[in-house]
Amino acid sequence: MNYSAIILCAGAGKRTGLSYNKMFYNIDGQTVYEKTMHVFLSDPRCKQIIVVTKKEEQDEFEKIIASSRIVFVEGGTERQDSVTNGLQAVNQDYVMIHDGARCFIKSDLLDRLCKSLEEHDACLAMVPSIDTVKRVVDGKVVETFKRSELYNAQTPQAFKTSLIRKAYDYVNEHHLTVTDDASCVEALNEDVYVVLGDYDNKKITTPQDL
Ligand SMILES: Nc1ccn([C@@H]2O[C@H](COP(=O)(O)OP(=O)(O)OP(=O)(O)O)[C@@H](O)[C@H]2O)c(=O)n1
Ligand SMILES: C[C@](O)(CO)[C@H](O)COP(=O)(O)O
Repeated sequence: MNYSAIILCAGAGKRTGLSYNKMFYNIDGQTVYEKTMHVFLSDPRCKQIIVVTKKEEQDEFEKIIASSRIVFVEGGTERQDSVTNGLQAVNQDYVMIHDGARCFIKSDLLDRLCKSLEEHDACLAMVPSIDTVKRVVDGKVVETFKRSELYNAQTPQAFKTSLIRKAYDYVNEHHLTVTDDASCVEALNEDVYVVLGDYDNKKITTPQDL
């Protein structure tokens, strides 16, 4: 299953407390960006990599890795805007959308997603919730969810390109806010299938993560 990958790198990384974009943070001699890109560049099914960056940071990313498979697209204010821009550049029938900040992704997860895409038009990596999750209003617990039904969404989130474009058009036209891509397909009342993610596939978000 050939696909395009959208690698989202246009955030600010504010919650890390760093003074620069966390995509340039160095882990054991490699930037977060390089670690993420390595996994996609090593996959022959990945025919196109759309790197979404802030306009003023594009040069810096370009200097780190060169490949004929990479195209750069300017990001937007929110993640949702960056994905919307990235989707316009996709040239394959299937697309995987991935947070650049999830740099511990392994190739076996791409295998699982490609397999699922053979049968389904929308699927995403998820892991069963470990903690008990409660809904809180005004400092008081109002509900405790049944943990066996709860999963944490990760990326990549993988789709037939025509479906995710339609789904993003729908949420943007209706001014809906989403924090992941599958939510757009859910808004269309279309099925989204779960692929087992990986607890190691963490998103670098906080100073503790660094
Ligand atoms: N306008 C945005 C916001 C986020 N992202 C990307 O989406 C991924 C997940 O977002 P998040 O962890 O929230 O990253 P930041 O926005 O960089 O972090 P923060 O919210 O702490 O500033 C990151 O790889 C980030 O670069 C993006 O491409 N465009
Ligand atoms: C898409 C995501 O990584 C799934 O867990 C997450 O929702 C991104 O959220 P953020 O607000 O951009 O950190």
